[in-house]
Amino acid sequence: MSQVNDPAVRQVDLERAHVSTLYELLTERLSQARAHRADVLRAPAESAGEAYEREVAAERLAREIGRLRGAEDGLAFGRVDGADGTTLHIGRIGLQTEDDDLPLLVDWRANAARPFYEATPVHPMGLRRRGHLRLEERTVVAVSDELLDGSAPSAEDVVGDGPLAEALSMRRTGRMQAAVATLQAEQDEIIRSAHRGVTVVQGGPGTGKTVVALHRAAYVLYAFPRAAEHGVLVVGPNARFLDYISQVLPSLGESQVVLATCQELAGVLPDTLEPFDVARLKGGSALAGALAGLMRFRQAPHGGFAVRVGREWVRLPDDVVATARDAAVATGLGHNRARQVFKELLADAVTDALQRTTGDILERFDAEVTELTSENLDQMVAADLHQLGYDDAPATGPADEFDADAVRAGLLDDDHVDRAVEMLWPRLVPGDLVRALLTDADALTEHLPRLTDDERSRLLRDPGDPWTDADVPVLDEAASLIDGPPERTYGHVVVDEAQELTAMQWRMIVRRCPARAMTLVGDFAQAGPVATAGDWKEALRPHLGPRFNLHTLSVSYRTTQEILDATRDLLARIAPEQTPTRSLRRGETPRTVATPPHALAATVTRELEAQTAAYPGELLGVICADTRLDDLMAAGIAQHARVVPASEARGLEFDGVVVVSPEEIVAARPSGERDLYVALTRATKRLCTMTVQPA
Ligand SMILES: Nc1ncnc2c1ncn2[C@@H]1O[C@H](COP(=O)(O)OP(=O)(O)OP(=O)(O)O)[C@@H](O)[C@H]1O
Repeated sequence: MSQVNDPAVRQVDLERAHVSTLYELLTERLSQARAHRADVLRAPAESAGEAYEREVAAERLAREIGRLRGAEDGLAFGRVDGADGTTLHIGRIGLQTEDDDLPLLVDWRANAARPFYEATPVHPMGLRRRGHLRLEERTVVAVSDELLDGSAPSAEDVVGDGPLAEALSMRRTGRMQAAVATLQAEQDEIIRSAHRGVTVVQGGPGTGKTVVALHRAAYVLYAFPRAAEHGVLVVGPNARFLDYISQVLPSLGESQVVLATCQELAGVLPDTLEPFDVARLKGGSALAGALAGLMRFRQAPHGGFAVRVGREWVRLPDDVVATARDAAVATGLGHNRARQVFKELLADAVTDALQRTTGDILERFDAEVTELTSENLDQMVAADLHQLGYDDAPATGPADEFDADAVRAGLLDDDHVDRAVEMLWPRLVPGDLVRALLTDADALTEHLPRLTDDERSRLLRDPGDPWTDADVPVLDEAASLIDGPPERTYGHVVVDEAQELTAMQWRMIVRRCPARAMTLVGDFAQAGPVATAGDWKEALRPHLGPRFNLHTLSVSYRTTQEILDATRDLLARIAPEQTPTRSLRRGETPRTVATPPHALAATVTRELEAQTAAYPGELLGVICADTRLDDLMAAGIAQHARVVPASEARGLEFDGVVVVSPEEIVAARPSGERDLYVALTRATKRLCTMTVQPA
C-alpha cells in the first residue's frame, strides 16, 4: 500500500505505461516497414527502369528499418512539463499517430525538445519540470525530476541526484555511447547552432568534443535537409578510434553517416610509416604546388604539333598549340579530361589546316581546267545540273567538297593523332605523377625551391619504395589534379581530432566538402608529431579562410579532477596559453609505481590483476610507447587489458589506465610530451603510472 503512495513508484508506473505505448508503436512501424519492403522486393519489375525504382524503394525502406532499430535501445529518455500543463516526451526519434495532435515522442533534435537541454531555473523556457527516464530493456526503471520554475516540489516530483552523474558513473564498454539524454547546455548550444559554415570546437581532454561532433552530425541530418541530401562524413584519425565511436550515430537512428580515415577517403591503405620529419614535409601544402607545377610540364609546355594524315604531314605552329593548351587548361577539368579538350582543339586546327590545303589544291586544279577548256568549271557543272532539271541547286565551290566533320571525326579516331597528342599531353596516373616528383632530385629542386637541400634529400625516394601514410594525401592531390574533384562529396563534414591534420590532409577533406560546411573538433595540446599548425587560425586559414565560429568547452566529463591536477604542470609546458579544464568527476589520486626493466611486464600484470579483483567488470587500458607495444603483447598483457600504443590513444577512454613508462613515451616521438598528456588523460576513475628504473 505504501508503495502505491510512493510518488517515485507512481511516476515510474505512469512513465512505464507511456513508454510501453511508444515501444508498441515502434514495433508496429518496424513491422510495417519490413512488410512493405518484402512487398517491394516481391513485386515483379517489367523493365530496367522499374527494377531500378524497386531497388531505390527497397533501399529507402532498409534505411528506415535501420533508423527504427537503431532507436530501440533507450527509445525515450526525457519528459518536459510546461508551466501550461502540457507534457512532451523526448526520445531518439519522433513518433506520432494520426489520431494524436501532439507527438507521443519528440525527436531530441526538434525545436520542441530544445528546453529539455537548455532550460535552467534562471531561464526555465516555459517549463515547470524536466524529467529523466532510465530504461532497462524496454522498461522504465527510474525517473528523476528537476523543478525549473522555482516551485516547491509536490508529492508527484521525484527529485534525483542528477542523471548526468549517473551516466558518468556507468562502466565504460570500450565503445562510446550516445550522450543524448544528458547533453549539457554548452554542448547543446553548439549541436543545435543554426550556423551552416565552419564551426570549431576546442576544449581539454574529456570535455565532450567527440560527443558534440557526433550529435552535431545527427542534428545536421535532421535540420539541414540540403546538407543531409548530400550526406554527412565523419573523419577520424585511425580505425581504432572510428571503431570506438561507431555505435553512437546508429543509436541516434542515423546509419547513413560515413565514417572514414583519410586513408579510406583516398582509397589508399599503406601500412608503412616514415620518419616524422619526412611526414611533416610531405604534409606541407608546398607539395600541392609542386605536383601542379610538374603537371603543367606535361601539358604541352612549348613547341608545335605535327601529325601525319594520309600521306601528308600537317604541322601546327607553336602559337596555335599554345592557344589550344591555354583553352584546355582554362576548362578547369582534371588533366586527363582536359587532354581530350586539347586533342579536340588540335583536331579542329588540323581540320582547318587540311581544309585550307584542300581548298588550295582544288583551286589550283580549277584554274588549270579553266585554262585548258577556257570555260569555268563551275559554269560547266551548273549547265549540267540545269540539263538535269536541278535549277535550284546551290552553286558549288571547291571547298564544299571537303567534309570537315568527317575529317575531324577521323582525326579524333586516328592512332597517329593520339600518339602525337600523347607526346605533348600524356595521360597520367596519380602514382606516376607523385613518383615523378619524389624520385627525381632535379624535379624536387625545380618544384620545391623553398625547401633546403637537406629537406629535399629527405623527400627523395626510390621508385620501388612502398607508399606511406604521408603519401596518401599527396596521392589524393595528384588524383584530383589528374582526374578532377573527387566523385563522392558531402554536404557536411565533421572532423574529430582535427589538430592532427596536415595542410595536405586539410586539402583532401575540403575537396570533399564543396559547401564548406564543417564541424571541426580538437585540442592543440594533444597534437601528434606530424601536425604543424599551432592553432586554428593557422590550420584553417589557407583552406577555409579566416572566418569560423569558435566554441570552447570547459568541463571535463571523463578525466577526474585528480588526474587533471596531476597533469597541470605538463599542460602548462605544452600549451601555456590554455586555461586548465575543470572536471565533474572525482576519483583516486593517481599512483606511481616504479619497476626495474626486467620486471616490467610482471608488475603491469600484477597491477591489472589487482585492479580487476578490486573493480570487476571495469574496462582497463594499458598505454605505452609504440616501441614497447610488442614486448607487452608478447608478455600476454592483452589478456588483462586493452593495450594501446600512445600514438593511437587519442580520443579513447577507459575506467582505469596504466601508463607504462612516461619517459619512453616522451622519448618515442617528437610530440612525446603531448603524447604523454593524451595517455594520462584517458581514465575516468584511476590512473597508475609505471616508471621503469634501473635495478
Ligand atoms: N553531456 C554528457 N553526458 C554524458 N556523458 C558525456 C557528456 N559529455 C561528454 N560525456 C562523456 O565524457 C567522455 C568524454 O567525452 P568525449 O570523448 O566526447 O571528450 P573529448 O573532448 O572528445 O575528449 P578528448 O579530448 O580526449 O578526445 C565520454 O565518455 C562521453 O560520453
